[in-house]
Amino acid sequence: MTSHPPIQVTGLRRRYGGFEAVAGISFEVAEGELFALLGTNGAGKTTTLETLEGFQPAHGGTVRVLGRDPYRERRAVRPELGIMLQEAGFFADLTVAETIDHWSGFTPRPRPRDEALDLAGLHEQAGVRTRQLSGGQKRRLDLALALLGRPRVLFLDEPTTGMDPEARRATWRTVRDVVAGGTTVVLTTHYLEEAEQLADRLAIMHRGRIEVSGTVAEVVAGHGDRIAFRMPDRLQVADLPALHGVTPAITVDARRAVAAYGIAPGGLQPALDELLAWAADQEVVLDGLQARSASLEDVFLHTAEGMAA
Ligand SMILES: Nc1ncnc2c1ncn2[C@@H]1O[C@H](COP(=O)(O)OP(=O)(O)OP(=O)(O)O)[C@@H](O)[C@H]1O
Repeated sequence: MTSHPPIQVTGLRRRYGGFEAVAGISFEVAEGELFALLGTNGAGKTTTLETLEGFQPAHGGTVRVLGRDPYRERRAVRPELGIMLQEAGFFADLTVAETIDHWSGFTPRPRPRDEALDLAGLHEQAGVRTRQLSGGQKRRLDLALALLGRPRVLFLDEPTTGMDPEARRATWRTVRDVVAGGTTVVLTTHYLEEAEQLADRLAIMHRGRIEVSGTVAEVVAGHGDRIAFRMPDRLQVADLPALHGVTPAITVDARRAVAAYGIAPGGLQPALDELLAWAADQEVVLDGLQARSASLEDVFLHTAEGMAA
């Protein structure tokens, strides 16, 4: 047991030449917790992960994994880590079973082959060469290899990219089991549902900085509610009412214009009353009417758009 959190990042900075890819971020991950790093393309998620994995040194701030510097003390830290990179590098001519055996050769206390095949969901493909696996099956095998040594800390870089929905759900179950067993996980993903399903806490990065962090509930709290409907054919934007003083924003969804109102916390019901009264009065049908609380996607888009300027 360590007396400090297994992952501690304080003021981390990382440059590529003159470009600062990670610009001073801080977070901690507790034992048995899953922390998700979300963000726009190029936000710095993989760079952060690679620094935690000990592949790259920090250029500023400190990074500690299990109380050690993962770059300088890589030999001591590495046996405790499971790493799933964005791209797997298998030997194309080895079968799935041979690949597991090969990795077992240099993994301390490896899981038995059958257990690894279970984790990968690839029992039937044990004799198939890795080059013949589908993209999703390669990701599952890669996850099983990352878990082969029962790591205390697991890093997953976009683990379900390319998976069909069933494989994705199977992967989520595996990850949940691993977390329930006490493993600490840092995961990057572009699937917001994945973060909603798995993350105890998350951070949204943009241009090298953490813009928002907390539990999903904390992150969406304070972002208010949303009322939306398809723009009625015979109306112009100027014809739409203001609700509680808020005018609609127009977006395009499936080639139809959508009117959306961002409603302050607590204002959803009165704003909806106002809208329905207006629609009845105008004899307008509000196609696709939705009224809901902010989602992680709303916060994500707001973060990405709000910071883009
Ligand atoms: N080896 C490198 N040399 C130069 N620039 C790099 C290098 N690796 C990453 N970068 C740049 O650093 C920034 C952060 O990249 P990073 O891969 O960490 O982002 P990311 O959040 O993981 O993105 P994505 O979601 O697209 O995978 C990007 O602008 C990228 O082009």
